[in-house]
Amino acid sequence: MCKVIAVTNQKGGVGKTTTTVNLGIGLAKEGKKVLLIDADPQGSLTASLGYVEPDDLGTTLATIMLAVINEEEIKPEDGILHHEENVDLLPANIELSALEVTLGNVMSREMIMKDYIEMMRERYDYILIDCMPSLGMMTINALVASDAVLIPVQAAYLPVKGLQQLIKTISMVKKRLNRKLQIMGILLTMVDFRTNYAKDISTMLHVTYGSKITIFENVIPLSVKAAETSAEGISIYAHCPRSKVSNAYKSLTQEVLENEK
Ligand SMILES: Nc1ncnc2c1ncn2[C@@H]1O[C@H](COP(=O)(O)OP(=O)(O)OP(=O)(O)O)[C@@H](O)[C@H]1O
Repeated sequence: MCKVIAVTNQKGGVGKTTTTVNLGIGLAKEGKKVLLIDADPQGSLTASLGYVEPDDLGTTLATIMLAVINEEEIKPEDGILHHEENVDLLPANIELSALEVTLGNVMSREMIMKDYIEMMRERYDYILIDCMPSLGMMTINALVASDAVLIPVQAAYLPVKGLQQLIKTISMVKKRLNRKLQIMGILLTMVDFRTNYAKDISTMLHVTYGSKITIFENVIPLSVKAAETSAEGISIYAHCPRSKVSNAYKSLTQEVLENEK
């Protein structure tokens, strides 16, 4: 059965895209069929997988969602790009910003992405949605279309504090629009193991949320190797297979698979 995971946090630069790429490719390496959806008009996921000019792409998430709105026929293979590391990608570009504005006047505007994803479920084991850094209509669409939410949070005071608003939005979506939505877990990213600060932040996270929400045992270390992969268009496993950050994403993949059992 397919599991749809929204990788989301309204704060920018916390590791959403890096996690989507490396968890997605990690799952593909374990034999799973994986689709990654770029739901951010910045197109960072698209660029991170080697499509460096997202604005030149013909069919993207925006095209697909517009087709859903206009009740035009969509085929499951429309817009899908195949990455060399065995994941599929539905890309995004700046057109998604205009689409988000259009959504404001559309009936059942929270359900548009869900319509598309329901059609794709039978082809994949996992669909990961890389959300944009906001809690606007595009993120709401992703939450409505998903079974679970993975929340990457940078190991620093303000990002951890900012989780309150996100958790409130997720519970609102769960209550009103998608009863089956679960928080899969909070993932600490960019952890600088050399500092006590990182330990303090981890403690704060566990004290504040640990009794209610799963916090992944694995954390992602701060590493320039992770930052380099975005420019290479490949995963951390291909770029630097023996690095700590590669091992961390491998262990996170195992933890995600274990949690399914
Ligand atoms: N573990 C890490 N160590 C160091 N740098 C990292 C790490 N993970 C990601 N980065 C870098 O930090 C920046 C932000 O990461 P990323 O793009 O994954 O975050 P994001 O939450 O998707 O951002 P946005 O909100 O803009 O979409 C990028 O330059 C990325 O390469």
